[in-house]
Amino acid sequence: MSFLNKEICDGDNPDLTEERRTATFDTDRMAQVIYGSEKFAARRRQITKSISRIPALQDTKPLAFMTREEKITEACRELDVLSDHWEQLIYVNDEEEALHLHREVIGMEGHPFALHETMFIPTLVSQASDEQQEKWLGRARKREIIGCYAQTELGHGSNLRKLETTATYSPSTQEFILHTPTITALKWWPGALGKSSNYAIVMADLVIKNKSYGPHPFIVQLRDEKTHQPLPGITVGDIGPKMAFNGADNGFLGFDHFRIPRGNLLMRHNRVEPDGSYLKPPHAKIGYSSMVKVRSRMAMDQGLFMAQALVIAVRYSAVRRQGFLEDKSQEVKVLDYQTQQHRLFPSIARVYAFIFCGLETIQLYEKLILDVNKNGDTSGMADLHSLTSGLKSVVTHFTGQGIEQARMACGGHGYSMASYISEIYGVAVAGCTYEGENMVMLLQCARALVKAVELVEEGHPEKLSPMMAYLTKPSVTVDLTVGPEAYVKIFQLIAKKQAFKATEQLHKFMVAGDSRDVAWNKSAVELTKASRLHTRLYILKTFIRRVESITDISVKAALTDLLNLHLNYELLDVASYALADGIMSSTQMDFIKNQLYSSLEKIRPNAVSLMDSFQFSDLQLRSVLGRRDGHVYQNLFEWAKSSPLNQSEVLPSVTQYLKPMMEKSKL
Ligand SMILES: CCCCCCCCCC/C=C\CCCCCCCC(=O)SCCNC(=O)CCNC(=O)[C@H](O)C(C)(C)COP(=O)(O)OP(=O)(O)OC[C@H]1O[C@@H](n2cnc3c(N)ncnc32)[C@H](O)[C@@H]1OP(=O)(O)O
Ligand SMILES: Cc1cc2nc3c(=O)[nH]c(=O)nc-3n(C[C@H](O)[C@H](O)[C@H](O)COP(=O)(O)OP(=O)(O)OC[C@H]3O[C@@H](n4cnc5c(N)ncnc54)[C@H](O)[C@@H]3O)c2cc1C
Repeated sequence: MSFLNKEICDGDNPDLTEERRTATFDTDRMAQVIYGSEKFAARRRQITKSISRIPALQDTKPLAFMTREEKITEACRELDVLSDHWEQLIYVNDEEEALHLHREVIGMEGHPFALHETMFIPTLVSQASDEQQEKWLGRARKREIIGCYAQTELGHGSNLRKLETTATYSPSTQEFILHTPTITALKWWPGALGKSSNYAIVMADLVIKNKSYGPHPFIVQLRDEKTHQPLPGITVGDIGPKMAFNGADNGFLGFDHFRIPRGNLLMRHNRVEPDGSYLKPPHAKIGYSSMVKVRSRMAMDQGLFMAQALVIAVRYSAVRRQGFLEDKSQEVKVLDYQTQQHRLFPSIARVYAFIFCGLETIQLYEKLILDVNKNGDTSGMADLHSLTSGLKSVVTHFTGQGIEQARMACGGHGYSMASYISEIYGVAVAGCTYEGENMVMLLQCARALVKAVELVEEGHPEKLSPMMAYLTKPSVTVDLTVGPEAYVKIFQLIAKKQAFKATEQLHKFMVAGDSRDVAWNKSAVELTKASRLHTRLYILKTFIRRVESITDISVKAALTDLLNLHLNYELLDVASYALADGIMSSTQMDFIKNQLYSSLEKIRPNAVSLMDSFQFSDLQLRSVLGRRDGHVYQNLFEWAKSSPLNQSEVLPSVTQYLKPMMEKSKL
């Protein structure tokens, strides 16, 4: 079956048009699967269309040619235009629509509202009492104030229990006194803190009567609402340029005995009474919920980052012709090379897999917040914490790898800022660090795994959560030809073996006399391996579940090819564990390799449409190389001509230095 996809093909590069004609599914239908519903996929298209009708939002000067100050100014200009059209463009307070709007118009390099939407408002929703929400949430949603999330300090990010900023309660004035006692206590890194925000959620150690209660969230006004000047007692500024994400003003912040009213401690779950008595929350880590919120989004957001890089690389690979295969009269599209397919298609599969996980974890977080806020039920917190800790680490790692391969797949042009892939890479890999450094978070996931293994060893398998149930599965011989379930069984065995081995190692060191912390550190590499396998198993199972639920036959068939590629690629990638433990034979390995190669061939005709289905506009992609029309050479030449260096034939640097130098050399 062949579809001419709905987008207009006329005028596009004929090689791309040919790819779109031969696709076996409809990209609008695929978009419904990617974005979770027909309604949201349609809304995205509608929003994109509405944006294209606002002249002030069309791309002006390419971001690559802008200074940092120009990028920040441009993002603010766009936000101002958006603000004027907000209610016509999206349903107010619809988070997904707001994110789409920002991604499309402002892109990924950061902007003053990035943390306002993703952490400031969510913290007010999850941590502020009804009364506090009344006071601040409405103002935040109407954008009367701009907020950020200030937690990390110069000296501490991973180890929250050692944050040094203090919030000391003064019963006589019913105030908290915020203070930065040392240079390492300066808040350092928070996005949009430096220059844009006038409010912040500040995580500080709550101190009452000389007793420390650990990090708690406070809402703090940083700047005068009229003049935007920092308030007395506050030192705030920008931390300087970064590897990417330079449209954002990540900042520093210090307090000099800065007083805030008692009512600025967010008090939905804990309270400090006027006399200083403390009511503790129903769960010790409830104050960490905003981090869980962002982590629960990361599989989706990282999947979309990698998708952008792959749209660019796949379209380009269908247009770029170099070398010959059978027909010596015409060079082939580089996408026809097996190595190119092997470089790109497993990442396409991962993009889909990650996004399906993201759809699930975003919903899990929403449910958790309802359970906690409405019913005080915190029982889901531990599972979501361990799941999202593992997932953010695995997904960001593979996303970085996938984007870098996409860059290389574009040859020399991939290295140019015209491809925009380096910026996507720089922004995406920040995710390996923010919201918890990946190793640290893998070790959080390992805590849950070790606990589960210990339950099995102690004879209490009935206490395992559903995600851990595979730890009780007995070893079996598996026939891989029966389909996805066989792959799951092998993966389960591999993950189970590693979880038991790592736990055994931990116990061995403890029995030999090490404390649990020291034994943990001596086993940490093995523990992180167990966490990765556990998480990859979850990703694999989610992918299978999602594909099974699809009703559109042609979409399902295309995704089944992608799923088969994923299953074989993943199993091959962890084969060393399976071979070492005798879980798989070398004959099975050969079978997997052959299946993998044949999946590449099956996916080839659909590659461009699998990526077109993300329906990123050229405005959002910001890539000269990856534009929908595929006229890469003309577009590249125009872009290069617009470089500031090409606005004059002879640069001042030549007149001032090179010419005199050459003249001197002649003497
Ligand atoms: C990103 C979304 C935006 C999308 C927009 C897209 C548009 C694109 C343009 C923008 C692009 C990017 C946007 C950038 C956004 C950047 C945001 C970045 C923001 C930040 O980075 S904020 C700072 C984040 N910081 C961290 O994550 C710190 C990491 N550290 C920790 O979380 C903790 O210290 C810890 C490692 C979890 C340890 O905590 P602690 O020492 O207190 O606890 P223990 O290890 O002793 O464990 C005790 C016990 O508690 C359990 N536990 C820990 N945390 C939780 C939890 N959250 N929930 C439930 N349970 C928890 C732990 O498991 C232990 O249990 P056990 O005893 O084993 O039973
Ligand atoms: C782009 C970007 C945006 C950010 N935005 C914000 C924001 O809005 N608000 C905010 O508060 N913060 C923000 N941050 C800060 C970020 O959350 C922290 O940098 C992150 O949590 C990592 O902490 P760290 O810098 O202390 O790393 P470190 O912990 O110092 O990591 C250094 C090394 O030590 C290792 N390590 C540390 N502890 C352990 C351990 N227990 N076991 C094993 N290894 C360990 C790590 O694995 C790593 O290899 C942002 C950071 C970036 C890059």
